[in-house]
Amino acid sequence: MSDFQQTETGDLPGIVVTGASGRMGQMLIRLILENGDCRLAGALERAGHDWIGRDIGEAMGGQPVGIMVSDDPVGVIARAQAVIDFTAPAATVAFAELTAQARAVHVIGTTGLAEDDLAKLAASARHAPIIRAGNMSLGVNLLVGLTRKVAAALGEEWDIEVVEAHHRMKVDAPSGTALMLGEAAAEGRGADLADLRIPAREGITGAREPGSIGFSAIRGGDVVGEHDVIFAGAGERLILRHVATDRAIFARGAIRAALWGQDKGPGEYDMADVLGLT
Ligand SMILES: NC(=O)C1=CN([C@@H]2O[C@H](COP(=O)(O)OP(=O)(O)OC[C@H]3O[C@@H](n4cnc5c(N)ncnc54)[C@H](O)[C@@H]3O)[C@@H](O)[C@H]2O)C=CC1
Ligand SMILES: O=C(O)C1=N[C@H](C(=O)O)C[C@H](O)C1
Repeated sequence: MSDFQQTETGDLPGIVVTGASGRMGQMLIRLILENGDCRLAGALERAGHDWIGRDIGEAMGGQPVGIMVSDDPVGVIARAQAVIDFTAPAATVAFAELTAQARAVHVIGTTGLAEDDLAKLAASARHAPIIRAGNMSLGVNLLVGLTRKVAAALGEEWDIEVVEAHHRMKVDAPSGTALMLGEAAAEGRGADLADLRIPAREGITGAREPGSIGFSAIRGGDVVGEHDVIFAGAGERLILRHVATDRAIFARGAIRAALWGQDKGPGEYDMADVLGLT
Protein backbone atom coordinates (compact mmCIF):
# COMPACT_ATOMS: atom_id res chain seq x y z
CA MET A 1 0.00 0.00 0.00
CA SER A 2 1.48 3.40 -0.86
CA ASP A 3 -1.27 5.96 -0.28
CA PHE A 4 -2.40 5.60 3.34
CA GLN A 5 -2.92 8.88 5.16
CA GLN A 6 -4.71 10.21 8.18
CA THR A 7 -7.54 12.68 7.56
CA GLU A 8 -10.30 14.37 9.63
CA THR A 9 -9.57 12.74 12.96
CA GLY A 10 -11.36 15.23 15.26
CA ASP A 11 -11.86 14.01 18.83
CA LEU A 12 -11.65 10.33 17.97
CA PRO A 13 -9.88 8.00 20.45
CA GLY A 14 -6.13 8.16 19.86
CA ILE A 15 -4.37 4.81 19.54
CA VAL A 16 -0.64 4.28 20.01
CA VAL A 17 0.87 1.25 18.25
CA THR A 18 3.93 -0.38 19.81
CA GLY A 19 6.31 -2.47 17.71
CA ALA A 20 5.34 -0.23 14.79
CA SER A 21 7.69 -1.81 12.25
CA GLY A 22 6.67 -5.39 13.08
CA ARG A 23 4.39 -7.68 11.09
CA MET A 24 1.43 -6.83 13.31
CA GLY A 25 2.53 -3.22 13.97
CA GLN A 26 2.41 -2.29 10.28
CA MET A 27 -0.92 -4.06 9.75
CA LEU A 28 -2.40 -2.19 12.72
CA ILE A 29 -1.16 1.18 11.49
CA ARG A 30 -2.68 0.63 8.03
CA LEU A 31 -6.04 -0.36 9.48
CA ILE A 32 -6.12 2.44 12.08
CA LEU A 33 -5.40 5.02 9.34
CA GLU A 34 -8.31 3.61 7.30
CA ASN A 35 -10.68 3.45 10.30
CA GLY A 36 -13.17 6.30 10.72
CA ASP A 37 -13.71 5.63 14.45
CA CYS A 38 -10.19 6.17 15.77
CA ARG A 39 -6.96 7.99 14.98
CA LEU A 40 -3.28 7.08 15.11
CA ALA A 41 -1.78 8.93 18.10
CA GLY A 42 1.72 7.46 18.14
CA ALA A 43 4.07 4.77 16.86
CA LEU A 44 6.70 3.22 19.13
CA GLU A 45 9.72 1.09 18.33
CA ARG A 46 12.63 -0.17 20.39
CA ALA A 47 15.59 2.17 20.99
CA GLY A 48 18.16 1.90 18.20
CA HIS A 49 15.64 0.84 15.53
CA ASP A 50 16.38 2.57 12.22
CA TRP A 51 12.78 3.85 11.88
CA ILE A 52 13.11 6.05 15.00
CA GLY A 53 12.56 9.71 14.04
CA ARG A 54 11.00 8.86 10.66
CA ASP A 55 7.38 9.52 9.69
CA ILE A 56 5.62 6.15 10.06
CA GLY A 57 3.73 6.54 6.77
CA GLU A 58 6.98 7.14 4.87
CA ALA A 59 8.84 4.40 6.74
CA MET A 60 6.12 1.99 5.60
CA GLY A 61 6.60 3.11 2.00
CA GLY A 62 3.68 5.53 1.69
CA GLN A 63 2.79 9.19 2.19
CA PRO A 64 3.69 11.04 5.43
CA VAL A 65 0.96 10.85 8.08
CA GLY A 66 2.43 13.32 10.60
CA ILE A 67 3.35 10.70 13.23
CA MET A 68 7.04 10.17 13.93
CA VAL A 69 8.26 6.77 15.13
CA SER A 70 9.49 7.25 18.69
CA ASP A 71 11.48 5.28 21.27
CA ASP A 72 10.02 7.36 24.14
CA PRO A 73 7.07 5.34 25.49
CA VAL A 74 6.63 7.66 28.50
CA GLY A 75 5.92 10.73 26.36
CA VAL A 76 3.92 8.96 23.64
CA ILE A 77 1.67 6.80 25.85
CA ALA A 78 0.81 9.83 28.02
CA ARG A 79 -1.30 11.17 25.13
CA ALA A 80 -3.06 7.88 24.23
CA GLN A 81 -6.60 6.70 24.86
CA ALA A 82 -5.50 3.20 23.90
CA VAL A 83 -2.26 1.32 23.30
CA ILE A 84 -2.22 -1.69 20.98
CA ASP A 85 0.73 -3.87 21.75
CA PHE A 86 2.04 -6.82 19.75
CA THR A 87 5.72 -6.90 20.78
CA ALA A 88 7.54 -9.16 23.26
CA PRO A 89 6.89 -10.08 26.91
CA ALA A 90 9.38 -7.74 28.64
CA ALA A 91 8.28 -4.78 26.52
CA THR A 92 4.60 -5.54 27.12
CA VAL A 93 5.04 -5.61 30.91
CA ALA A 94 6.77 -2.20 30.78
CA PHE A 95 4.09 -0.74 28.46
CA ALA A 96 1.36 -2.02 30.80
CA GLU A 97 2.70 0.06 33.67
CA LEU A 98 2.87 3.23 31.54
CA THR A 99 -0.54 2.63 29.96
CA ALA A 100 -2.10 2.17 33.40
CA GLN A 101 -0.49 5.43 34.55
CA ALA A 102 -2.11 7.17 31.55
CA ARG A 103 -5.46 5.47 32.47
CA ALA A 104 -5.63 4.27 28.86
CA VAL A 105 -6.87 0.93 27.48
CA HIS A 106 -4.06 -1.58 26.89
CA VAL A 107 -4.82 -4.16 24.19
CA ILE A 108 -2.23 -6.94 24.39
CA GLY A 109 -1.65 -9.44 21.59
CA THR A 110 1.85 -10.40 22.69
CA THR A 111 2.22 -14.14 23.39
CA GLY A 112 4.80 -16.14 25.30
CA LEU A 113 4.11 -14.31 28.58
CA ALA A 114 5.34 -16.15 31.70
CA GLU A 115 3.47 -16.45 35.00
CA ASP A 116 5.40 -13.56 36.58
CA ASP A 117 4.65 -11.35 33.54
CA LEU A 118 0.95 -12.14 33.98
CA ALA A 119 1.15 -11.19 37.66
CA LYS A 120 2.61 -7.80 36.69
CA LEU A 121 -0.14 -7.27 34.11
CA ALA A 122 -2.74 -8.06 36.78
CA ALA A 123 -1.20 -5.32 38.96
CA SER A 124 -1.43 -2.79 36.11
CA ALA A 125 -5.05 -3.81 35.42
CA ARG A 126 -6.00 -2.51 38.87
CA HIS A 127 -5.70 1.01 37.42
CA ALA A 128 -7.00 0.71 33.83
CA PRO A 129 -8.51 -1.90 31.48
CA ILE A 130 -6.27 -4.53 29.93
CA ILE A 131 -7.71 -6.62 27.10
CA ARG A 132 -5.48 -9.58 26.31
CA ALA A 133 -5.88 -12.58 24.03
CA GLY A 134 -3.48 -15.00 22.38
CA ASN A 135 -5.62 -14.59 19.29
CA MET A 136 -7.81 -11.58 18.45
CA SER A 137 -9.70 -13.13 15.51
CA LEU A 138 -13.42 -13.82 15.56
CA GLY A 139 -12.91 -17.33 14.14
CA VAL A 140 -10.48 -18.49 16.82
CA ASN A 141 -12.58 -17.05 19.63
CA LEU A 142 -15.58 -18.99 18.29
CA LEU A 143 -13.39 -22.09 18.02
CA VAL A 144 -12.49 -21.72 21.70
CA GLY A 145 -16.19 -22.08 22.62
CA LEU A 146 -16.62 -25.06 20.27
CA THR A 147 -13.56 -26.76 21.73
CA ARG A 148 -14.90 -26.34 25.27
CA LYS A 149 -18.25 -27.87 24.23
CA VAL A 150 -16.79 -30.82 22.33
CA ALA A 151 -14.36 -31.61 25.16
CA ALA A 152 -17.26 -31.57 27.63
CA ALA A 153 -19.34 -33.86 25.39
CA LEU A 154 -16.62 -36.46 24.79
CA GLY A 155 -15.23 -38.59 27.60
CA GLU A 156 -11.60 -39.16 28.59
CA GLU A 157 -11.35 -42.03 26.12
CA TRP A 158 -11.07 -39.33 23.44
CA ASP A 159 -7.47 -38.08 23.41
CA ILE A 160 -7.00 -34.35 22.82
CA GLU A 161 -4.06 -32.96 20.83
CA VAL A 162 -3.52 -29.36 19.67
CA VAL A 163 -1.39 -28.96 16.55
CA GLU A 164 -0.30 -25.52 15.33
CA ALA A 165 1.75 -24.16 12.42
CA HIS A 166 3.33 -20.71 12.08
CA HIS A 167 5.91 -18.81 10.02
CA ARG A 168 9.63 -19.35 10.52
CA MET A 169 10.11 -16.11 12.53
CA LYS A 170 7.78 -17.02 15.41
CA VAL A 171 9.75 -17.22 18.65
CA ASP A 172 7.34 -18.86 21.14
CA ALA A 173 5.75 -22.33 21.30
CA PRO A 174 3.12 -23.52 21.82
CA SER A 175 1.41 -20.51 20.29
CA GLY A 176 -0.85 -18.31 22.40
CA THR A 177 -3.79 -19.64 20.40
CA ALA A 178 -2.83 -23.27 21.03
CA LEU A 179 -2.76 -22.52 24.76
CA MET A 180 -6.19 -20.83 24.58
CA LEU A 181 -7.57 -23.94 22.84
CA GLY A 182 -5.89 -26.27 25.32
CA GLU A 183 -7.30 -24.25 28.24
CA ALA A 184 -10.79 -24.44 26.70
CA ALA A 185 -10.48 -28.21 26.27
CA ALA A 186 -9.36 -28.59 29.88
CA GLU A 187 -12.22 -26.37 31.09
CA GLY A 188 -14.66 -28.53 29.13
CA ARG A 189 -13.41 -31.45 31.19
CA GLY A 190 -13.69 -29.46 34.43
CA ALA A 191 -9.92 -29.29 34.89
CA ASP A 192 -6.96 -26.88 34.68
CA LEU A 193 -4.67 -27.13 31.68
CA ALA A 194 -1.68 -27.07 34.04
CA ASP A 195 -2.79 -30.47 35.37
CA LEU A 196 -3.42 -32.07 31.95
CA ARG A 197 -0.72 -30.54 29.74
CA ILE A 198 2.09 -32.83 28.64
CA PRO A 199 5.48 -31.47 27.56
CA ALA A 200 6.73 -31.84 23.97
CA ARG A 201 7.41 -35.51 23.21
CA GLU A 202 10.82 -36.92 22.36
CA GLY A 203 12.46 -40.28 22.84
CA ILE A 204 10.83 -43.11 24.81
CA THR A 205 7.82 -41.22 26.12
CA GLY A 206 5.75 -44.20 27.23
CA ALA A 207 2.09 -44.58 26.36
CA ARG A 208 -0.22 -41.59 26.45
CA GLU A 209 -1.58 -40.65 29.90
CA PRO A 210 -5.42 -40.86 29.77
CA GLY A 211 -7.03 -37.40 29.86
CA SER A 212 -3.81 -35.55 29.02
CA ILE A 213 -3.65 -32.74 26.42
CA GLY A 214 -0.71 -32.69 24.01
CA PHE A 215 0.74 -29.86 21.90
CA SER A 216 2.80 -29.95 18.69
CA ALA A 217 4.29 -26.96 16.85
CA ILE A 218 5.37 -26.66 13.21
CA ARG A 219 7.49 -23.65 12.12
CA GLY A 220 8.15 -22.75 8.51
CA GLY A 221 7.90 -20.28 5.64
CA ASP A 222 5.26 -17.59 5.86
CA VAL A 223 2.39 -19.53 7.50
CA VAL A 224 0.18 -16.89 9.16
CA GLY A 225 -1.31 -19.30 11.70
CA GLU A 226 -3.10 -22.67 11.61
CA HIS A 227 -4.59 -24.56 14.54
CA ASP A 228 -6.16 -28.01 14.79
CA VAL A 229 -7.79 -29.45 17.89
CA ILE A 230 -7.83 -33.20 17.39
CA PHE A 231 -10.18 -35.42 19.38
CA ALA A 232 -8.94 -38.95 18.71
CA GLY A 233 -11.25 -41.80 19.71
CA ALA A 234 -11.41 -45.50 18.94
CA GLY A 235 -12.17 -45.85 15.22
CA GLU A 236 -12.80 -42.12 14.57
CA ARG A 237 -11.28 -38.64 14.88
CA LEU A 238 -12.97 -35.28 15.15
CA ILE A 239 -10.83 -32.29 14.08
CA LEU A 240 -11.69 -28.64 14.71
CA ARG A 241 -9.57 -26.33 12.55
CA HIS A 242 -8.88 -22.62 12.12
CA VAL A 243 -6.72 -21.30 9.29
CA ALA A 244 -5.60 -17.66 9.25
CA THR A 245 -4.54 -16.37 5.84
CA ASP A 246 -4.34 -12.63 6.60
CA ARG A 247 -3.02 -10.82 9.72
CA ALA A 248 -5.77 -8.23 9.23
CA ILE A 249 -8.08 -10.56 11.22
CA PHE A 250 -5.94 -10.05 14.33
CA ALA A 251 -5.54 -6.29 13.79
CA ARG A 252 -9.28 -5.74 13.25
CA GLY A 253 -9.98 -7.58 16.49
CA ALA A 254 -7.41 -5.50 18.37
CA ILE A 255 -8.83 -2.18 17.09
CA ARG A 256 -12.33 -3.33 17.99
CA ALA A 257 -11.05 -4.16 21.50
CA ALA A 258 -9.41 -0.72 21.87
CA LEU A 259 -12.71 1.01 21.03
CA TRP A 260 -14.80 -1.39 23.16
CA GLY A 261 -12.55 -0.67 26.14
CA GLN A 262 -13.07 3.09 26.05
CA ASP A 263 -15.94 3.07 28.58
CA LYS A 264 -14.72 0.12 30.67
CA GLY A 265 -13.32 0.32 34.18
CA PRO A 266 -10.02 -1.15 35.38
CA GLY A 267 -9.73 -4.93 35.12
CA GLU A 268 -8.64 -7.78 32.90
CA TYR A 269 -10.74 -8.61 29.84
CA ASP A 270 -10.38 -10.89 26.83
CA MET A 271 -11.78 -11.11 23.30
CA ALA A 272 -14.73 -13.19 24.46
CA ASP A 273 -15.79 -10.11 26.49
CA VAL A 274 -15.25 -7.81 23.50
CA LEU A 275 -17.17 -10.08 21.12
CA GLY A 276 -19.96 -10.80 23.60
CA LEU A 277 -19.18 -14.53 23.61
CA THR A 278 -19.17 -14.97 27.42
N1 LIG B 1 -2.95 -12.14 19.78
C1 LIG B 1 -2.97 -12.20 18.45
O1 LIG B 1 -4.02 -12.18 17.78
C2 LIG B 1 -1.64 -12.22 17.73
C3 LIG B 1 -0.49 -12.20 18.46
N2 LIG B 1 0.73 -12.10 17.84
C4 LIG B 1 1.87 -11.94 18.73
O2 LIG B 1 2.34 -10.60 18.63
C5 LIG B 1 3.74 -10.56 18.88
C6 LIG B 1 4.44 -9.83 17.73
O3 LIG B 1 4.27 -10.57 16.54
P1 LIG B 1 4.87 -10.03 15.15
O4 LIG B 1 4.29 -8.70 14.82
O5 LIG B 1 4.74 -11.15 14.20
O6 LIG B 1 6.42 -9.87 15.55
P2 LIG B 1 7.51 -8.88 14.92
O7 LIG B 1 8.83 -9.41 15.40
O8 LIG B 1 7.28 -8.71 13.47
O9 LIG B 1 7.20 -7.48 15.63
C7 LIG B 1 7.49 -7.18 16.95
C8 LIG B 1 7.98 -5.74 16.98
O10 LIG B 1 8.09 -5.32 18.34
C9 LIG B 1 9.22 -4.48 18.41
N3 LIG B 1 9.65 -4.32 19.79
C10 LIG B 1 10.30 -5.21 20.57
N4 LIG B 1 10.59 -4.66 21.77
C11 LIG B 1 10.11 -3.39 21.73
C12 LIG B 1 10.12 -2.30 22.65
N5 LIG B 1 10.68 -2.41 23.86
N6 LIG B 1 9.55 -1.15 22.28
C13 LIG B 1 8.95 -1.03 21.08
N7 LIG B 1 8.93 -2.00 20.16
C14 LIG B 1 9.51 -3.17 20.48
C15 LIG B 1 10.25 -5.15 17.50
O11 LIG B 1 11.30 -4.27 17.13
C16 LIG B 1 9.37 -5.56 16.34
O12 LIG B 1 9.28 -4.54 15.36
C17 LIG B 1 4.16 -12.01 19.09
O13 LIG B 1 4.17 -12.30 20.47
C18 LIG B 1 3.05 -12.80 18.39
O14 LIG B 1 2.91 -14.11 18.89
C19 LIG B 1 0.84 -12.04 16.50
C20 LIG B 1 -0.27 -12.09 15.71
C21 LIG B 1 -1.61 -12.20 16.25
O1 LIG C 1 3.18 -15.03 16.06
C1 LIG C 1 2.20 -15.07 15.27
O2 LIG C 1 2.32 -14.83 14.06
C2 LIG C 1 0.88 -15.38 15.81
N1 LIG C 1 0.76 -15.45 17.10
C3 LIG C 1 -0.43 -15.72 17.83
C4 LIG C 1 -0.27 -16.99 18.61
O3 LIG C 1 0.79 -17.18 19.25
O4 LIG C 1 -1.19 -17.80 18.63
C5 LIG C 1 -1.67 -15.63 17.00
C6 LIG C 1 -1.53 -16.07 15.58
O5 LIG C 1 -1.60 -17.46 15.51
C7 LIG C 1 -0.29 -15.52 14.91
